[in-house]
Amino acid sequence: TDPSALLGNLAEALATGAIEVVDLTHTLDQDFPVIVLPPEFGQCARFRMEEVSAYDHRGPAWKWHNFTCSEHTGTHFDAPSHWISGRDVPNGSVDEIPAERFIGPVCVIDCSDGAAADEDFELTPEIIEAWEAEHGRIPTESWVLMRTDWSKRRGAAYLNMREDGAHSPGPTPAAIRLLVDERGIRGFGTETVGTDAGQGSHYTPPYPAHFYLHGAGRYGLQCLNNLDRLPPTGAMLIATPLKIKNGTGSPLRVVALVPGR
Ligand SMILES: O=C(O)C(=O)c1ccccc1S
Ligand SMILES: [Mn+2]
Repeated sequence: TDPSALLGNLAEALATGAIEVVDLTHTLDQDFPVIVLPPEFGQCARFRMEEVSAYDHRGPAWKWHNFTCSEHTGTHFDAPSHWISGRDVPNGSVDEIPAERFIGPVCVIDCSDGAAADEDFELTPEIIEAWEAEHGRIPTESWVLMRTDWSKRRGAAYLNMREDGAHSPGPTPAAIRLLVDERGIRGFGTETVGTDAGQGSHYTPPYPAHFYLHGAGRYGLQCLNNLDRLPPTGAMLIATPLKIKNGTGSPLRVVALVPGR
């Protein structure tokens, strides 16, 4: 088909609502939780914003702010250079990743019932294969999102910290190796504060999602929202990080193009 016609069809489908745009992003504000690491390590900055002017003596006709945050604050993108396993991956920082990698098909594995019953729920190869039995094999270069409805949690329940650290769902090492090594996914996304489970430091290797995804030059998305509005297959994900020089990640707006109901 003529590529110009394809783009014309997309424009028409967006205008008529035949294709919906679903926002998968949380609002960035100072209250949104950030990952808490063991106290001996550097910590993630929360989002902070200061007003520079507001149509006043500081700027009579304009309003603007300065803001500060981590590369890993809020709904954000993880680049391969974020992890030691990806330190030597070509095009490993957000400014070097080719732009065509930021738009692609997306599969959504619904683990919401499991996560509701067990805060340390694990995505396993068996769950992935059962999903494929119903929806078909996960295509190479797909994004795979683990739906847990964790984005509906508020306050302390989101990080869900206890005396031994965070308790939140995530993939086992075998699950992430199946997705990365066998299915060749583009990236893995979660609603939780990390692509790894809250207790991910206790796996071998520690933080297996970060280790295997980024070691293979693949990407992560964290703190996603509204995954319950996505179909298991058939949507397209648009996730374009800020072009930060040598950046290991970036807060970003993530949206999905979804066939209208
Ligand atoms: O990438 C992140 O935001 C994240 O989850 C993380 C960041 C730094 C250290 C460990 C982890 S587990
Ligand atoms: Mn991150």
